[in-house]
Amino acid sequence: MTTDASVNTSVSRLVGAGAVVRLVFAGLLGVATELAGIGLIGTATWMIVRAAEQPPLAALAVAIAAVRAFALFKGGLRYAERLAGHDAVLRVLADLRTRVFAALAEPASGVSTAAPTAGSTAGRSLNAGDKSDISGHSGGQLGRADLGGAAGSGGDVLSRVVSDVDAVQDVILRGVLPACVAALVGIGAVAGIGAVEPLAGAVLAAGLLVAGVLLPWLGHVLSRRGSAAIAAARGDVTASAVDVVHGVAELAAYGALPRALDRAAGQGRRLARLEARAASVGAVVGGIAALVPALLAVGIALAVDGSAAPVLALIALAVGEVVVPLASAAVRQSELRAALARVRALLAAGSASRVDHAVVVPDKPGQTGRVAAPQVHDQHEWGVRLAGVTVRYPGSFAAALERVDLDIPAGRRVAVVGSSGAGKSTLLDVIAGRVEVEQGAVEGFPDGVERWRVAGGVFADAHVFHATVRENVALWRDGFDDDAVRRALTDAGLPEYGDRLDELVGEDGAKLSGGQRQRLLLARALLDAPPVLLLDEPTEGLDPAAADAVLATALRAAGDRTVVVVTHRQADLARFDDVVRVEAGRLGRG
Ligand SMILES: Nc1ncnc2c1ncn2[C@@H]1O[C@H](COP(=O)(O)OP(=O)(O)OP(=O)(O)O)[C@@H](O)[C@H]1O
Repeated sequence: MTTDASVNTSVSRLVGAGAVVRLVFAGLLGVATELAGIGLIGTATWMIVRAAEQPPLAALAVAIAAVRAFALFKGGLRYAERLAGHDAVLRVLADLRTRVFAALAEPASGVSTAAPTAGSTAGRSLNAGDKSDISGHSGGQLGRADLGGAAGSGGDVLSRVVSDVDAVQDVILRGVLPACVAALVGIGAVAGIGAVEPLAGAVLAAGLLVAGVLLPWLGHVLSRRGSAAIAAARGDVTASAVDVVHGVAELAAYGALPRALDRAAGQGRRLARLEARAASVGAVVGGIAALVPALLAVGIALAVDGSAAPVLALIALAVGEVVVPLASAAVRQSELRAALARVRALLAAGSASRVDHAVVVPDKPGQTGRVAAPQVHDQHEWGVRLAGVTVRYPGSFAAALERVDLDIPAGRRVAVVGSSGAGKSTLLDVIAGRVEVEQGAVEGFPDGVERWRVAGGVFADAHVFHATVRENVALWRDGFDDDAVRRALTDAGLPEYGDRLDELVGEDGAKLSGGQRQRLLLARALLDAPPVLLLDEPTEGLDPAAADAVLATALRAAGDRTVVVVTHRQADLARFDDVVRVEAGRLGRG
């Protein structure tokens, strides 16, 4: 008559001993409430049957008093049971949240002193992305399936940790407590009715087994696979929503926004389909279970003779009602089991205080067919002209760029240098049309062609998606096969990832080193480089030798395109035709 013994085991590991005592108390109050209800039905039925015989009123006096008492007790006990149950569960949740947050915090101190290793993710200190991996991968103990498919991006994991912990409330209040109460009430009722009328006891036992064990088991089995798929689909939906929100500028800059939105919408539709299917399973088993009390009452009325028949039949009806909710609860419990497993693994990982950065779970290999790249990219003859451009960010008094004039002829390679905050990134944003110009004009771009088709590349706020290497380079755009992606990776100085296209890179590239992240962004820019290639510190995070090599191959890959590169490295400057110096929003040369 329990929905699932293993759920109970999981719960018992999550709640402390003090909470168990409170929960047992709430359970006993639940049993008392149900017994009062059954007593009320039984006594009232007996009274109606007896009243039909028109006895003296005194013969009914005790029954009348008992009916009133049972009714009062039932109401009072139900209130006390709800109070005790919710009090116990809220205490469990408060304790659990503290332990979960402690588990989330613990690994950070465990590894933060490790020495960073260039070009490697091992041994570096934790950042926000790593923390999401802890909550997602839990020191390598939680796989993609455990996380619900998305393998844990920050927003996704945070909301999931919160809802996973809240799931404990559902498991206890709608699963474990009702199952225990139903088991005790059912056993007591079968024993009591069986003692009066063995045949009625047998019928009741059979009905309760069907409604309280068989149907919940069936519901659990039928929904088990669907629940895992729902958890995975929900994770995917949340992860891509977070990713699209974080990376919207990047997706727009590459013209990939419609595809990314399509992908997110497709994931949403899949989740809706899975949830509808699970709801159907719950409705079917719940509906069948709802028939059982009535069938029990009819069965007992037919099996028993005499005036006891209606009393026993209605008592059986009341007992049957206690087990009816278990069938649909079992369907929901299947889904909650995954949440409990994640919370337990998280607590275990927290106490183990380990972080395993090496876990990289391959995604499904995706292939894209080769189609022609946008035609404008085949023409490499665009220069850029800025005439008196002033940019002021909303809320800022000082202009980020002031009356800037700049002429970059087609095919020129220009380095942009200057101190931090001088306006270098803003200059690239102006060329790419990513910021509004207060005054002046950006000239040289053809009418009727989106600016991103002409000028784009690696920007200061570039986003790495919580997706595979392939998806991060191609951004779900059609027309780039794996060879093209590998070529771009090689041009960007990241050839070793050519064989690892299916690897997930973590939230905003959390599984990559700073230099690898930057080169991944460079590969994205080089995959289908626009005629005006803009690169904001493409070699940031690399040692000088690696930075030289990457810049050299990237410029070679850029061919005769116009290239504008923001750099802090003096050594880079020899590779450029012009050097533009930005200081406090104004331009100078060399
Ligand atoms: N989104 C924004 N909102 C408000 N002010 C901004 C914004 N982005 C940049 N700024 C301001 O504009 C100025 C120029 O910023 P910009 O990022 O272009 O400098 P930068 O030369 O690229 O600096 P760094 O080398 O540190 O990246 C700075 O004073 C900066 O604080």
